[in-house]
Amino acid sequence: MDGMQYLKIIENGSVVIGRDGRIEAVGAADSIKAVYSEASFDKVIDASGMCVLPGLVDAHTHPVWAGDRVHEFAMKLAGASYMDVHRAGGGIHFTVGHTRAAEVSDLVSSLSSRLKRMLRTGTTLVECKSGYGLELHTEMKMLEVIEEARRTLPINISSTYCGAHAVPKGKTVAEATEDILQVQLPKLKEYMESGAMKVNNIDVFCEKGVYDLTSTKSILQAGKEMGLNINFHGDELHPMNSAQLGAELGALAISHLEEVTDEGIAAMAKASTAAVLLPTTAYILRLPQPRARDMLKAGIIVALGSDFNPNAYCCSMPIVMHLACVNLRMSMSEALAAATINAAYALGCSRTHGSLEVHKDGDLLILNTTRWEHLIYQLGGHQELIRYVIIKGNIIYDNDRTMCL
Ligand SMILES: N=CN[C@@H](CCC(=O)O)C(=O)O
Ligand SMILES: [Zn+2]
Repeated sequence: MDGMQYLKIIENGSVVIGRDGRIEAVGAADSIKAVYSEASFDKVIDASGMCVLPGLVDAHTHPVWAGDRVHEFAMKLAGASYMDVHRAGGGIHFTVGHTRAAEVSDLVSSLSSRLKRMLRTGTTLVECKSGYGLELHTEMKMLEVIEEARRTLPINISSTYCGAHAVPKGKTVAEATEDILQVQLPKLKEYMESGAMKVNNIDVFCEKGVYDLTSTKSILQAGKEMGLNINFHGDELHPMNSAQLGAELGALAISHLEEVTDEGIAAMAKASTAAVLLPTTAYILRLPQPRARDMLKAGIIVALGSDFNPNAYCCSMPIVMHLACVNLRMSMSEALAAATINAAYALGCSRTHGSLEVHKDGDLLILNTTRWEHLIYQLGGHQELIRYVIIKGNIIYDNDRTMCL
């Protein structure tokens, strides 16, 4: 969209964050200084010669799992496709085996180090999916692990039930769908109603050989009736008409979309369904690149995600933005909007996150550079460029002192 080309940049600006963690003022330093001349602050950061950005929002990750898949990376480099590996019992199935067997404490500890890594790369709000259990016990275990991270880490989390990430071994699509509708979702509803769990979104991998359009529809509809936002994987490896289905169901977002059709793009634009594009996956799997330019032209709200998972091992939204610019042909302004305000929209959080505006959460980055574009331009340079990561007004990471994380 045109607006994504025009970021509002304030030269010599200041931001004031209140004790409630919300932004109280943002604007020219001179006028803020005048208004707050009598005020006392708990902490003042002199960001002269630096640059302040909204915290980054990662709209799609699978960060709870055990067992890496480095061996499959080698197979894929040698020519195996994602679905070749999946059909041979690897891929998601490999991770499901290890995650089912894993102790909660191990999953909490690996999730926590992954989320800290994301924080250090500037992510302050992240979507986290379940989906490596594919049965009641492990799906709930994964969601509880995400809840634990929410309780103990400062990073903001939007959580997603993704019990339909693959059809479990030994079950047909119909049997797996029935299990989700009759067993898993009712239990999840019970946990949500009792306050034991706060889940935000429902996801299905709508793909040939995984969940077809009919089963996807029934699962997403059931989730929506429970108050979950529809946010699912669609049109990744084959054109499935997932985009049209999502638009019809009022989906908040659809991810991947490498194979979306023109009709799908038009339907998503009309329904204000965000497209969460995942440049790391298209890059690693050598897929056709998602049609970001066509989507932007049609008026779709384009967001970005890292898709962190054992297939696409990348935690860094600055790298994702770089790939979005080079491979998806987005401008740097578009990529930043897609990794902040639009990603917040895809998670239903754009009223509180995604930009530096009064009343929003005081989540921001301070960069060791006067030009924000360096964060995208310097591939991998975020390690030195990000000086502070701040969430709700608290310094969570100080790169000079490597404090906290
Ligand atoms: N495509 C489906 N799900 C993930 C991959 C998960 C996995 O391979 O473990 C994705 O978004 O890329
Ligand atoms: Zn995914």
